Amino acid sequence: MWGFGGHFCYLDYARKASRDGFLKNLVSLSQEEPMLCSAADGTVVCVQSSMTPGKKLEGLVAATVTPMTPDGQINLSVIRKYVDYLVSEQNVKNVFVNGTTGEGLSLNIQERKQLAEEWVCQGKEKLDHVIIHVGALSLPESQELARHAAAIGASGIAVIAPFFFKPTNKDELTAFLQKVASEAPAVPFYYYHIPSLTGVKIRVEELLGGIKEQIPTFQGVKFSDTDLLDLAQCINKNEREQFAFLYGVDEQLLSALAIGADGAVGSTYNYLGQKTNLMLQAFAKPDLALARKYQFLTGEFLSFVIKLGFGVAQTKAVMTFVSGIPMGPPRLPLVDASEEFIVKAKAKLDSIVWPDGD
Ligand SMILES: CC(=O)N[C@H](C=O)[C@@H](O)[C@H](O)[C@H](O)CO
Ligand SMILES: CC(=O)C(=O)O
Repeated sequence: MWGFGGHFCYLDYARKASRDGFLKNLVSLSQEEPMLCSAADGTVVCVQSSMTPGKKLEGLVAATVTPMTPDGQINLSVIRKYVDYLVSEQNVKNVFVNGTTGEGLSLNIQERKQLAEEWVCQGKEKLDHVIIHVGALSLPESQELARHAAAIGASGIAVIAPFFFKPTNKDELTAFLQKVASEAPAVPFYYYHIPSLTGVKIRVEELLGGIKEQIPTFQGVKFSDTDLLDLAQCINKNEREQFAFLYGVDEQLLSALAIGADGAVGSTYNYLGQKTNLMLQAFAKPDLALARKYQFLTGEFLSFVIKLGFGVAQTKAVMTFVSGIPMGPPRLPLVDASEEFIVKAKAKLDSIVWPDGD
């Protein structure tokens, strides 16, 4: 039995042990303590949860980009800096890994696992929540990723609707989600609703009816759609406030807060987290005029870049120039942001005058 503390990264150890043929498999030993894992030879490896246990997910969650080297390999080496940057410069202590912004569906299983491990590992004692997106078109792959996320001590998993063969109704979607969630029976489960990309338009309000009976770990929704009536009805029916609703259309977060969203998951919180946190504070006060000012200013930047053509590649470029951490190119079919985009986006961001002169 080993205990790993301080700055030592247990997963580095586990990886080394795995390479040496010593540790074949990380499997969860206990549902209550998914961080207790056993090696293939039966030896117990003691790993600790990196995150604050039981803290309800609220506030801002950065949908992380996946750093890549110029030749297109995932670049784990900058994730430590990335965590420190989010915490100290953006005041963002939750991350959503391997989602849309993270190009999760363009990565292979091995890469997704390595990224999940690195985020959990580097987030230890720094982040509150590391949510791993484990959705995939293939159910067994999604299940494998869910088991892995549980074994490494992720604080939550999320699943997108399968988008090639699509579920056509609530029951089919629930069945798929249930098969994934049940592989990680001690890990909070979030449905990731993003109909603009999946084409699965089943209303979340409908999906939620009776969901807890089918999926006991169901904890909330990452709601990336502009249908605020659907979101409002979800919140209205969530009487016991058991679920967290995280909004995913950054340019209209304030509207979602007004109807009761608990927080937000988005790409812009990587580099506009601090400003958006000020918007949340103003909303809570409440100082709606100030909150609107922040929303209008972040919206001004977004509407400017959206006109230029804005997606994950451009988010990586913006994050690179704002944080100074090289995020690298995206993976095909996405292509790198143009120099022209970078120059214009930077000039626009620099030109914004935020309230209180900050
Ligand atoms: C489609 C997409 O990537 N949506 C992201 C999250 O759901 C958002 O964070 C957007 O990037 C953001 O709202 C800018 O449009
Ligand atoms: C934006 C978001 O939540 C994602 O990238 O998955």
